[in-house]
Amino acid sequence: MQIQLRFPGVLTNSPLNLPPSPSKLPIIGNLHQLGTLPHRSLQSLARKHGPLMLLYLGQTPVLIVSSADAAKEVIKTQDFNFCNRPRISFAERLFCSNKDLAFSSYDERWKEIRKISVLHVFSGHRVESFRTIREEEANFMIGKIYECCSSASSTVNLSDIIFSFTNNVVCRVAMGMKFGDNEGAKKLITEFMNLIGVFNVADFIPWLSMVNNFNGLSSRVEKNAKELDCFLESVIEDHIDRKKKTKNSGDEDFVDVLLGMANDKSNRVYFARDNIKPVILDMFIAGTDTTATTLIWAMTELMKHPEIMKEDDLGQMHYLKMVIKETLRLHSPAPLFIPHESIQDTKLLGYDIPAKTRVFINQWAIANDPMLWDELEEFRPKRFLNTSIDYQGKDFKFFPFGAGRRGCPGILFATPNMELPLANLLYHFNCSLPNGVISKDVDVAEELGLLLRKKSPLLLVPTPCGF
Ligand code: HEM
Repeated sequence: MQIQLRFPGVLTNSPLNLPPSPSKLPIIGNLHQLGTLPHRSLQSLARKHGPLMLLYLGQTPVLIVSSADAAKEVIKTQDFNFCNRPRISFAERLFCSNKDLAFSSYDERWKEIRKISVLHVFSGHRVESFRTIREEEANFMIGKIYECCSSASSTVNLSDIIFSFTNNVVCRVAMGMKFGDNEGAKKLITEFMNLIGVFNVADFIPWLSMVNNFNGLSSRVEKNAKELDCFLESVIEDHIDRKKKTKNSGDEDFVDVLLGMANDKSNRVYFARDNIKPVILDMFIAGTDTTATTLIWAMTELMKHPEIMKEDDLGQMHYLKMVIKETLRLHSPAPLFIPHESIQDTKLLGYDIPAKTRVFINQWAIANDPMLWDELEEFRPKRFLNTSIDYQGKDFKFFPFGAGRRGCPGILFATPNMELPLANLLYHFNCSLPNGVISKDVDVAEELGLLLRKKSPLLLVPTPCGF
């Protein structure tokens, strides 16, 4: 059945030419077709219905974009029209009414926060200033693995160790502290990240929102939002006190930088203390697991491909960069990005797209499109040799960090946080698989929550080699 939505303006009275839709069920629409790995289910559906599909997730129409041309149209040519974010209710509560960057709608306040963050928080200069923190944490990580090597059980849970590395770097850079023994703070942030990744049926079938009162989700969100607020308030207070005592110490973390911005009258939009907390939370949501997940997948693929491990060039930076690209192609941590939303009615590849349509960009499907890639299921870093394909958002067959107004601002921050620990791991250890597992049986099962993660932890037996 064709839905007879109509444009309010120009096309009044003419039925809309909407993108094709797979048939749907009452109430839930196409929700049942998402499965547990929506990026893969949506890729299969796109093969049948085309690069632009309109699905109904509950009562919400969602445009699914699955080709390089369509993606380019959405996040480059018509970027201005597709750079809004839809309302996501748990994020709204947890991010203090979406005063953050990642989930906030496109408005003057978002533009100002983005400008401030890009200039003062994510810039190359700032990223360089955190070099010592990265190096210390990489050394700490190597030391921890080394300790495990000399203990009775030589099997190491590399996933845990890598998560601690990225978490420590982000905590120090953002707030000037490590969680260390602060189990309370660690649990608080873990719960926050779990809640942001939870599938909330009320975002698609609003009249079912009361379900969250019975399954406990509403009270978990409420509790977490209040506790986060208290915790971050105390972090900000500590920073203010410290600043009074040690003026211009030089070692500024993000809270210091953002406090400096708060109440600066030259900002077009008032950037206040309330904006600091959600921007710091963005760092955890967007900056820790993305990087850790990529590193874990890179090591997983290398263990699965001993022939690559033996390559003489593997220790060279240009090869490592290709390993990271190939990992991001096969296992991009945000395969469907963060949802976008159209601002005005528009035409896309000949179809009518009404204002306020939610958009999922299936970047994973494009990076795994047989029309664009040879032997696409193979982990083959050398496919990037002598090509100009990069992940800076200029090439629409491979853009794991997005592009345009909503493209990832953390790309400069993420790059050394992947390269440095990976280079260190490969330099310091020869790794083998535990309990007789052979390379071809290395588990690559995926799990999609907020991010596309490796389902089981990566267990390895490291042997020191570079000391
Ligand atoms: C491997 C690492 C990473 C990948 C693959 C990645 C990828 C992405 C993607 C795909 C988006 C959404 C693009 C869109 O919706 O169009 C995004 C947004 C974002 N990322 Fe990253 N990211 C990574 C690391 C980081 C880091 C380290 C930070 C911060 C330190 C960060 C901060 C952000 C923020 C704040 C946004 C929201 C931007 C906005 O809506 O204006 N990301 N990232």
